[in-house]
Amino acid sequence: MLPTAAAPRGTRAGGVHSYNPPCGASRPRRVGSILVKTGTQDEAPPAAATGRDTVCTVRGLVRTYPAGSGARRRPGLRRGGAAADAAPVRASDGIDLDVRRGELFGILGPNGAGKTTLVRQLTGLLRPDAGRIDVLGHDLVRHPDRAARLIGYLGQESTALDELTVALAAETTGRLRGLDATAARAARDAVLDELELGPLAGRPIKRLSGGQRRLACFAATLVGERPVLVLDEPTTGMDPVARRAVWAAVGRRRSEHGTTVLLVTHNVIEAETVLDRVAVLDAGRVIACDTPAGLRALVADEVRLDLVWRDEPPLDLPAVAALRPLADVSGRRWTLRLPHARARATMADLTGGPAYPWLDDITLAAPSLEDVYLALGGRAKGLVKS
Ligand SMILES: Nc1ncnc2c1ncn2[C@@H]1O[C@H](COP(=O)(O)OP(=O)(O)OP(=O)(O)O)[C@@H](O)[C@H]1O
Repeated sequence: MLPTAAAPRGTRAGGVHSYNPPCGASRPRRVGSILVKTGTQDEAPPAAATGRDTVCTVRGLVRTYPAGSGARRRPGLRRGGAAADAAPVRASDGIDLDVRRGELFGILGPNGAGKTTLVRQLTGLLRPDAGRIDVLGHDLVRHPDRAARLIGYLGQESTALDELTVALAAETTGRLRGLDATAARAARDAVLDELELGPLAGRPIKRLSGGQRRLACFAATLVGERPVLVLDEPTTGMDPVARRAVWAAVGRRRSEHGTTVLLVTHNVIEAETVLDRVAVLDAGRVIACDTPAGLRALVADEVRLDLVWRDEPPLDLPAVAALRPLADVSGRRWTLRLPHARARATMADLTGGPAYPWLDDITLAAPSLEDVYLALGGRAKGLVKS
């Protein structure tokens, strides 16, 4: 079976460029040959003067971890991965963001891009070295204690709740957020019901599977409604049913309460599916910010051609040898990013010529946010795809 996807139509793009825009300004800019759009708020005013529709404003955020301050992480290493810790790490390198009321706003980037560092500053858990954070009119750099009243935060790790049962974790969160006992129990029951967690209500969180634990912690985050939710990879480890339950719950809060959601992810498929806008982070900098469709339009004159060889590719065939220098090779898979006409011609050559029997699969696909990330100069390979 040789699946193909419709090739995208669009505008001029291509090449490798790096860029650090204010995520909120909208005037298109030309970066090399790429015309970059960054949202729709022309010339966003400074934090103190942002309009009522801006819920969260970040300006010039800088955070450097000093040398020897902890487990330094490189792309591909999870937290705690051992690596040399000899140099300081500038994990936020002058970040500007504007997030609007009711938006589902994504922060996308590979491992080590600085996503968690950014949201820990937004939630008052980590102090920036410089810069401003304004959430609903509150200066969270001066008053980090106010973040808990404004933001429901689901971090990557859930150790604080691990000893509690699912029900008690939800109820305790409600109490900590100021609900009285009756209201906390009612909110607990409603959210466990909504996420179909009833059967697990009496189980300690630490005895659940990874996906169940994530869903239980997400449930606790929802109790005692907060106007802003910050969710750091909420669906990691979840099966499709649980993922759908999470997105349905998020959608209900947005439509019923106008909740604003910041989602950290390195899952490009999820980003393209659920987000209104996305800031692409690389090495502590925002390298692009727009709607997923707007970002994909930056590379719309290219398509991705994926070839999977049955065995060793037949490099003695001139058509195959010519492609080799252009390919990103991962095992038996070659990924090529080509202009439309060249991609179509290559496809015809390969499927109609002597290379065909060597091919296991050939796919022509519209560019994804991963292609945008690479085209904009993203240095790490391997934004997660599913
Ligand atoms: N406590 C720490 N001490 C020193 N360096 C750190 C610390 N925490 C993170 N870093 C470094 O800061 C950079 C950004 O890390 P961060 O955890 O914010 O990235 P991330 O985008 O959330 O990555 P992931 O997708 O793996 O969660 C990385 O280079 C990392 O090694």
